[in-house]
Amino acid sequence: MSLTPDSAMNAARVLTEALPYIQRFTGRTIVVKFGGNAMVDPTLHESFARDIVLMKLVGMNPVVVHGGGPQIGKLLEKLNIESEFVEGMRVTDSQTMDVVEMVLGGSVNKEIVSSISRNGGKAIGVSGKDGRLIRAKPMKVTRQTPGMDAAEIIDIGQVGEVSQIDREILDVILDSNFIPVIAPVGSDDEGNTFNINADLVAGKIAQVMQAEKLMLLTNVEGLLDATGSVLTGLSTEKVDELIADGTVHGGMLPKIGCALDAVKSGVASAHIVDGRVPHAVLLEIFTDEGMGTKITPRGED
Ligand SMILES: Nc1ncnc2c1ncn2[C@@H]1O[C@H](COP(=O)(O)OP(=O)(O)O)[C@@H](O)[C@H]1O
Ligand SMILES: CC(=O)N[C@@H](CCC(=O)OP(=O)(O)O)C(=O)O
Repeated sequence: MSLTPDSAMNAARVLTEALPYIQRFTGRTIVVKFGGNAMVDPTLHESFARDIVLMKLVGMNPVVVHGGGPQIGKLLEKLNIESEFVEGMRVTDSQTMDVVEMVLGGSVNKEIVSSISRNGGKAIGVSGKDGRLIRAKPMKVTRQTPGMDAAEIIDIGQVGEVSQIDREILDVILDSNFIPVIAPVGSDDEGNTFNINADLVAGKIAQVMQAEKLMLLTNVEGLLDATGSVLTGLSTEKVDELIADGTVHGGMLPKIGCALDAVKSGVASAHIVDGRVPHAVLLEIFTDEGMGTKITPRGED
């Protein structure tokens, strides 16, 4: 079997288009958050692992942070433990925390490590507790009830926010040429364990590593405007406007929040990418068109 002239031209175009990006991003850190629906689809899981291996082979430093909300939900259901979300965060009592830690640090983390290995890469899975990578503190969630003066503080249990990232363990892993795969669980000095939203962890890691890119894979085409069209090439100012006028809401709020923080703190660009598209990571990095929504300080495409 050989290529037809048309498909040969197309393949050559794609390969040559990738060259400047390979040159530009060699040696750079790219933080990719893998989560949501993409993780439960075996085909997408495999294409994601191949993309990460290819990035590493051409000289980039991919750092994977994963979620696992659907997998946690499944096990909680099996165990007959009810789960509730407040402002996009899973209310986490100590019994739920045990399940979260078991699923994120156990099966989900190891599945990603092994699919990277199956595709020829070398990965090491860590939770935020390893090497004191993620220091956490309780997240405070407040709710303003109409007619009430003071906002009400809601107790969401062992949900954490990142207070500090200690990059030492990441440097050790990257210096040894392995791909780090990070589960979003953190701890504090007293040894308390915290369940942290994976987007928040990815954003903080990208900041601390001064990454070239933060890529948040999700289940929509990108950040959508009020008419449902994908917004590309957004500036941090434009994103602030979209939040203020309510175009961005729900689960997209924390995602956009940490993408903005990352870009304002020196990460060159943050991307909201459709994880339902096979090889979305490669398409974003290696093509002129890119994928989804790109956020930069000045909003260039
Ligand atoms: N302006 C917007 N553009 C795109 N998605 C939005 C927007 N506002 C709210 N959303 C919602 O945010 C969701 C993505 O967040 P979330 O469900 O937390 O994703 P994930 O599970 O991948 O972390 C989308 O499925 C969509 O319902
Ligand atoms: C506090 C909180 O809500 N933590 C999340 C952690 C996993 C996660 O973020 O998973 P996705 O990215 O797949 O949604 C949870 O318990 O579901």
